[in-house]
Amino acid sequence: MTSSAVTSEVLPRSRSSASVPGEAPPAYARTIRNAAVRALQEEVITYPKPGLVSLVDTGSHVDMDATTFARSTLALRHYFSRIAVAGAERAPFGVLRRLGIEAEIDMLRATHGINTHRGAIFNLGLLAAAAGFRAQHGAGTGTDTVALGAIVQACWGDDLARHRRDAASHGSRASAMHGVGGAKAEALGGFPSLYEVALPAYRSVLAAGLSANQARVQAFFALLARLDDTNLLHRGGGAGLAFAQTEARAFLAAGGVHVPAWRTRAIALHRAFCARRLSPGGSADLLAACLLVHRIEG
Ligand SMILES: CC(C)(COP(=O)(O)OP(=O)(O)OC[C@H]1O[C@@H](n2cnc3c(N)ncnc32)[C@H](O[C@H]2O[C@H](COP(=O)(O)OP(=O)(O)OP(=O)(O)O)[C@@H](O)[C@H]2O)[C@@H]1O)[C@@H](O)C(=O)NCCC(=O)NCCS
Ligand SMILES: Nc1ncnc2[nH]cnc12
Repeated sequence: MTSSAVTSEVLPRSRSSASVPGEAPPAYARTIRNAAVRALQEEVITYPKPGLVSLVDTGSHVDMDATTFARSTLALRHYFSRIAVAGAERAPFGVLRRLGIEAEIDMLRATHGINTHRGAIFNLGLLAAAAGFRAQHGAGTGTDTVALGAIVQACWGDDLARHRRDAASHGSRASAMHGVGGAKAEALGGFPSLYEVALPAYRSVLAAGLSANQARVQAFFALLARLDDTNLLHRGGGAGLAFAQTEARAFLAAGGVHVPAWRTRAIALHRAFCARRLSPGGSADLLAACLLVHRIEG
């Protein structure tokens, strides 16, 4: 994880009705905040997640552990209620972007410069904004059953399409070099990997009566098998992404978490990813996003 100096420019805090110091956010924003925090916490404790940090070990990372993620998640809690209120107020993307940049500063301050959740700030932030919009405008307009991903597209899709990422970022460079869309494309598409892949996998394992961890592991492998994860491309190039996707597909084809040997197989893959320094951080974020959406959409 590259250390990045905390941005020296201290942005004046965005002010929406929920971010006035001392004022508690409205109940819907607290619900969304709690769901997002819980989703990030559950992602970290999920194990085995090939290459990634959990309570067991630090995966392919030497500069962060579960405590780093706990500090980062705590630092982001007010961001999620603020961006939920911004979504309820149908704020333009520029306001969401500013809240996201402020959240990145809070994250870096809490992690001493480690990039734990930059992608999650973006992915879960947009979904939290959509959840805020639905909470305030859903009833009566029929949008209280519309998928959060579709609300992201409808409310902020045009501006998101024009959103200029940092060309020097790992994700931008990986996207350009390998011709993949990355996090921005996933959001622009209404989070297809979440709705078409992760959520069905997660819900089917829960419906089978297996454990919550097994449901999260299955959803994670389903994402790993399909996602163009720019973290994998950044660290392992095309070969790294192909290895990860091939192994994930083989795990699922062998029965995934439904067979007794699932844990042994998943731990062996975790070790193989660590040996290659592969870290599918994008799949981890979308697992958290899946957990958020499941909690909000039911
Ligand atoms: C649009 C942004 C997400 C910026 O995206 P960009 O493409 O410019 O690239 P990155 O800054 O690299 O961020 C992309 C992160 O998104 C996650 N991700 C990767 N692939 C996908 C995908 N297909 N779909 C969804 N999400 C994806 C992933 O984030 C997680 O991994 C990061 C940790 O990775 P790691 O490799 O361990 O750490 P590094 O430091 O990168 O490398 P090492 O040195 O350790 O090897 C961590 O961020 C996780 O969250 C990608 O990293 C958006 O950030 C942006 O434009 N922000 C500006 C503010 C803004 O507009 N905010 C909007 C608020 S609503
Ligand atoms: N558990 C995790 N380990 C490493 N990178 C991550 N990015 C998001 N979640 C992560």
